[in-house]
Amino acid sequence: MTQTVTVLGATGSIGTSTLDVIARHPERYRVHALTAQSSCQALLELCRVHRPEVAVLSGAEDAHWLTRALADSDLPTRVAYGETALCEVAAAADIVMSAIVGAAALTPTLAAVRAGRRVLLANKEALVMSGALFMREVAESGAVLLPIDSEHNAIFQCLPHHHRGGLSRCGVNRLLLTASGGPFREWDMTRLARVTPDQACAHPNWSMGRKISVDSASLMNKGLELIEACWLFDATHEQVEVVVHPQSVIHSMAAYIDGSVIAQMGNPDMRTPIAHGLAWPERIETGVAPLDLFATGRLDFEAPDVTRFPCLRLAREAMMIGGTAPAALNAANEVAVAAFLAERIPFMTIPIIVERVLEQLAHVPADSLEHILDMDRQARDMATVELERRERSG
Ligand SMILES: NC(=O)C1=CN([C@@H]2O[C@H](COP(=O)(O)OP(=O)(O)OC[C@H]3O[C@@H](n4cnc5c(N)ncnc54)[C@H](OP(=O)(O)O)[C@@H]3O)[C@@H](O)[C@H]2O)C=CC1
Ligand SMILES: CC(=O)[C@@H](O)[C@H](O)COP(=O)(O)O
Ligand SMILES: [Mn+2]
Repeated sequence: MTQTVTVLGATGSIGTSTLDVIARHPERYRVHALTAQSSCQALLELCRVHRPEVAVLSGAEDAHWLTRALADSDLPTRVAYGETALCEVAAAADIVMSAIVGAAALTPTLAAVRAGRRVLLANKEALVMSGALFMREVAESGAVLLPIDSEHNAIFQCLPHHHRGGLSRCGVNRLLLTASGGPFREWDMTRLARVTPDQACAHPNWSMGRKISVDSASLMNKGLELIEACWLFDATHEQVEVVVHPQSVIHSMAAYIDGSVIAQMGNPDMRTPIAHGLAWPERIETGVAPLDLFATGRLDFEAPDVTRFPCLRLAREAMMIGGTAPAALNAANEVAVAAFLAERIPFMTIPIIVERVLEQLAHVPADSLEHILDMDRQARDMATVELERRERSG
């Protein structure tokens, strides 16, 4: 039977890879809705190819432009805009790909969870912000949550099917979360102080959106992923070890109490975890080239350096503080990364702003969405104040 799919963040890197996989299997999947923030032209092109029932944009003006453009092309897609519309399309399809970047994904992803859908979680910021609440909602609604972030999808594949309820119940004592080390893995502090946004976005192995690319370069991506792994697999932060593996061929590993270490490998192409999430527990073809181990040649491993890359340490500390601290970490990081991409602050100021915000805010239990969103706002305001203070003082 054909399943309907909503792609939240359809115009992005994950969104377009998802649509590539879906288009290979028209007998299995039909697109219900595609969403974007403001990329109207790109969304129009996707509507021409994938013919969704609904297209959603953030603003009214963009939505009016798209409505006219679709009518001119004789396309029947209905257009809507705003967060309520995002939540409606998230709740309405059998499968929902959560691929909006940042905290904006939280509310629509929770709408998909509450509707009990199959939720393919590429976005990591939502789970970092709301971990306990998010996982409780998954358990209560019966939603099927499948991790798409490559490392978490790899770990999911390395664990037994029935791993819910804690790692120790399935004989696992450690998760080995691999990190490429990013484009600056071997750079010293002097060079790190002068990096440009384009250098930070030139990831050695993956082609991704600009925000996650900067996070990879600062190792904040690995910090967010550490928190993500704790919630997805019911692990303590001590059970998650970050291993730098520059080739990004091993996507992560699970270590068992009998000494076995199971790894998931493949070329760095997000269509593999996306297809795994779409078809699980079945497997479908993706167009990803077979892994050529002779071309890969070698697999290297090293420990992360938290002196040059303090974001990883800050994320671990936020997880240890608990409550709303990860939401504050995420919000401050989003503000700082946007400022770096706009060339308002140097790369190494990102962790300084995040640390200031984490230190100054009083963290409370993250037991309601209200508390989490309130902390998100407070941390953004504080990060903005810190940013402006630094700009004024030159
Ligand atoms: N790219 C990758 O390989 C991986 C990504 N992820 C995670 O997946 C998520 C998406 O990443 P990626 O695809 O790289 O990001 P992109 O920047 O490429 O795409 C982001 C998508 O979200 C939309 N969007 C942005 N802001 C908003 C908003 N405020 N409201 C509604 N829609 C919005 C964008 O629309 P518009 O085009 O209009 O701006 C676009 O469709 C991130 O959370 C990332 O961490 C995880 C693992 C791998
Ligand atoms: C593809 C993916 O999952 C990214 O999150 C990737 O992990 C980024 O690479 P880093 O290991 O450099 O953060
Ligand atoms: Mn990842």
